[in-house]
Amino acid sequence: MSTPAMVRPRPVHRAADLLAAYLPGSFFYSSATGSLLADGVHAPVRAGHGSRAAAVSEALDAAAVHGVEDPVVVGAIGFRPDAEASLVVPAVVRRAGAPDGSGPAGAPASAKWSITPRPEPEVYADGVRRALELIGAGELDKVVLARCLEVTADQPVPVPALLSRLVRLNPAAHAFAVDVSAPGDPAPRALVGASPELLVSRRGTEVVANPLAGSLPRVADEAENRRRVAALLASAKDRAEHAHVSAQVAEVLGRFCVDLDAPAEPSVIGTPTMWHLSTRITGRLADPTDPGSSALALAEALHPTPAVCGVPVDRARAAIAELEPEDRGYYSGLVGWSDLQGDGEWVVTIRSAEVCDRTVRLFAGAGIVAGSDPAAELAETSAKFRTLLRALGLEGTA
Ligand SMILES: C=C(O[C@@H]1C=C(C(=O)O)C=C[C@H]1O)C(=O)O
Repeated sequence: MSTPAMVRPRPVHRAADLLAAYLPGSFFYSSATGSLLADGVHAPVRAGHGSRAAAVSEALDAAAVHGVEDPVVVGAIGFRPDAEASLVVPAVVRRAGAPDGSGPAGAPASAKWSITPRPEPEVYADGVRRALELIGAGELDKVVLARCLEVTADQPVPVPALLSRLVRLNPAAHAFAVDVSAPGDPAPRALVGASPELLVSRRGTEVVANPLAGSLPRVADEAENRRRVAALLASAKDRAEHAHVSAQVAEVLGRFCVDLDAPAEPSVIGTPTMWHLSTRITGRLADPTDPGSSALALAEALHPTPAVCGVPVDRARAAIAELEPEDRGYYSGLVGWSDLQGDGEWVVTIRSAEVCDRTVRLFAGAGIVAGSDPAAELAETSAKFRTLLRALGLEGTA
C-alpha cells in the first residue's frame, strides 16, 4: 500500500506557517489529515468533463519524468459538466500537519460593506414552492436549490486574512483557497471556503466518503442544540433527504470497491454553525493499480451527489437551471488534490465564496424533498452563509 502524500515524512512545517506563507495565487488546503500549500505552476492541466482524471494522471506522470519530486495536482472543478476548472501541477509544494488553532487570526476586514441577495429571499422561497410542485407531480424526488449573496466592500478584500479566519474559526473543516482567475476577470479571483463535506479520499486501497444532507442551524443554547440533534435524527423528512445521498454514494463506490461499509443509520455532525445528518462510508479498492480508480476518477464518478444536485440527476440539473438565476460557478463543485499514486482528497465546494477585488460572492443551498417548508429552507441557507459571513466579520447579516 502506498503512503499517502500528506503523511509522508517531510521537513516539518506547522499549518500556521503555511497559512502565514499563503499569498493570493497560491493553493491552500487543510483538513484533519494535514495541510498543503502549493505555489507556482509546473504545468496546467486542461481537460473537459469526463477526461479530467485521465489528464491528471498523464500530467503527474509527465511531471515525474521531468524530475518533479512527489508531484501532485491541485485545484477546483465547477458544478456544471461544462463549468470552469482550475487544475495545475504546482512548482513547489509544502506540507504540514492539521491546523491546531494557532496562527494568524486576521482581524475582520474593517471595510464598509453592501450586501445584495441574488435572488431576493422571497424569490428563493418561490423557487422552493415550484420545486415542491415538481416533486408533488412526480417529476423529481429531490433538488438542491441555492442562492447567492453578493457582498461588496469599499476596498479590495484581503484573501490571506479571510482564509486565516476561516481556518481559525473552522479548525475541523476542509478549508481551501484556490486561484480560479480566468481570462476576462477584472482582477485575480480566489475560491475560498471551509467545507464540512468529504466527497471522497483515497489512500492506497482505502476509500472514504462522508456525505451530508438533512440540516438544522446550530444555536448558542446547548439545551436547544441537544433538542435539534434529536429532532434531526427523528425527522422522516431529513432522513429521506439524507438517504438519497448516502445511497448514491454507496452505489457509485460499490462499483470500485470491495468490502464497502455503508452504515444503515446516519449520525449527526456539528460545524460551528450547523448540524447535519452524516454517513461515513468506507471501502477497499478492488484494483488500486487501475488509473480509473484514482481519487479524482472516484470524485468525478460521484459528482454531483444529491447533496448538491438531486434525484433524478438530469431533472434536478434542469430544475436548478430553471429556478436559480445565478450561475453557481465553482460552488457545489469539488476542490482538492491528487498524487502520482492515485491517492488524494476531494471535498464538496460548499460554505464557500469567490473573491474578486472588492466583491465576494457567497452561495448556499438546501435540499428540497416532499415535506420541505420554504421558510425553513430559506433560513437554512441563511445559516449556511454564516461560515463565510463570520470569517468576513459580518456575523448577523444575511
Ligand atoms: C448545499 C449545501 O450543503 C449541502 C446540503 C445539505 C442539506 O440540504 O441539508 C447539507 C449539507 C451539504 O451537503 C450548502 O452548504 O450550500
